[in-house]
Amino acid sequence: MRQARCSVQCLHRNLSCFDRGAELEIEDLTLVKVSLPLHEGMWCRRLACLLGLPCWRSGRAGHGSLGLPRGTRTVPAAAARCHHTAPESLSCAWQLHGDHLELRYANTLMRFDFVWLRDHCRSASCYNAKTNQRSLDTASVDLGIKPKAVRVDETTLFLTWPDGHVTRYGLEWLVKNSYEGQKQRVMHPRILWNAEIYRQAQVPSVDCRSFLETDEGLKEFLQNFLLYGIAFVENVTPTKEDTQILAERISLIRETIYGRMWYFTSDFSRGDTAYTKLALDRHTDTTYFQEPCGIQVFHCLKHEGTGGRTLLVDGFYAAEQVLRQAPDQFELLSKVPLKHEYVENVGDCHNHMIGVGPVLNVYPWNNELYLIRYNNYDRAVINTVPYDVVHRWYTAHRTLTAELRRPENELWVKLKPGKALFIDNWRVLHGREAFTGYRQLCGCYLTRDDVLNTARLLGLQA
Ligand SMILES: C[N+](C)(C)CCCC[C@H](N)C(=O)O
Ligand SMILES: O=C(O)CCC(=O)C(=O)O
Ligand SMILES: [Fe+2]
Repeated sequence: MRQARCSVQCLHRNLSCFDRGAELEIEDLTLVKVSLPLHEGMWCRRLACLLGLPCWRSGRAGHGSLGLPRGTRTVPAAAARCHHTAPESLSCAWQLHGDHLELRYANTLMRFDFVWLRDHCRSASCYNAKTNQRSLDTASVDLGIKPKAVRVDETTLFLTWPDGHVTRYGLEWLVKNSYEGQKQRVMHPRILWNAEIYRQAQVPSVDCRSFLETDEGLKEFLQNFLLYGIAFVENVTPTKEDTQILAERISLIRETIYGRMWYFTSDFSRGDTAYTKLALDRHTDTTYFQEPCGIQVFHCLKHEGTGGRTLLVDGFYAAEQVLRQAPDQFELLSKVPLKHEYVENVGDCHNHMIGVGPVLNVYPWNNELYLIRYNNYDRAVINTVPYDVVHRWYTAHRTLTAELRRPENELWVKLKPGKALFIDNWRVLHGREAFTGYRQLCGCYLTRDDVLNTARLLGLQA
């Protein structure tokens, strides 16, 4: 029998869904090697659950520990219950029930609806492998369909349908594509941070030339961006045109009411506080769009004066703290729909935008947080829930705000000409200190799908 080792790399802290096994990599079967760097508290507890190890409570309530010292430890694989494929579990067992097929493979118990099994058939007549599109008309499938015969060999499940059509599924494909397989995976591996974690990570800025001219440079940048929700490019020529070239290297620019590429100074040319010298508390932008802009690019072209530092806060880190302290409040923030609104009547600019959605947006199948809408300036009248829910919502909002405002969660940076900042506007909040003097920023918004597309084409999980 082959041997396997799970090597679990915990970069800094918990990733919100890291504990669901996404990062486990099996090398051989005898050892589970666990590297435990800083911040092992709650992370250990999750890891312990994942690996099926005992978890000893340490002095402080709510904190678990594997009982291992810092550093690398080795534990027997017998204790491990990774859901990932391990050779000894590669045998496949199945059972046909009245309305579904149960399949156990690679330590995963999967249940498949018969219509689903017919609908996802990858045979040439049902699926066009050239275009990766379904040809089968799903509406033509009998909703009471049931396979006539089922057979499994080492790698494949064979189903024969009443009309004689045969469907084949690779067992690995089923694990990857089943609900049970999905809910244990994360869409986006990420490292949640506070100022200390981010600083300690010493995430490098990527040089402009390497970003523009090499795949490695671009990939390094995107990996940083996906993990932390912020990333910097340095040595950029401080012009709007050069900033646009950067943006277009990774994405289509998302044109909005502010234009495609924008410049802004404190001239109140638009009816928004951003166009003043005032401080701006942490927030995400365009909460008043049905789909808030995915990414924001900032490049400070000029500042002759004082103040004006940029504030960055990882909204997912703060939300994770709310989830730990008060899961019911987290849930409320993820359920109560809210409106955000942009009403502008300045000069020739007349706009009225409304976006509806909860503060915390989670995928329903794995509870992964994917979007935070947080902008107290632009939040509209709450008229979507009754008074008692409103009160509980304000309490939950206060808890989240307290986390977002913890000084240790604040990363302050002074944007300078030459250094462009990309912010994941679905995750990281930004703000700014009041300033004096002439300050000019340029930038744009990017379409999230296109940034993720570029990342996937470079082989990153996005
Ligand atoms: C970035 N740029 C200056 C173009 C627009 C600023 C938009 C400000 C708005 N209150 C919001 O948060 O969405
Ligand atoms: O002036 C700044 O640094 C940022 C202002 C802001 O929040 C924005 O433009 O979205
Ligand atoms: Fe903003």
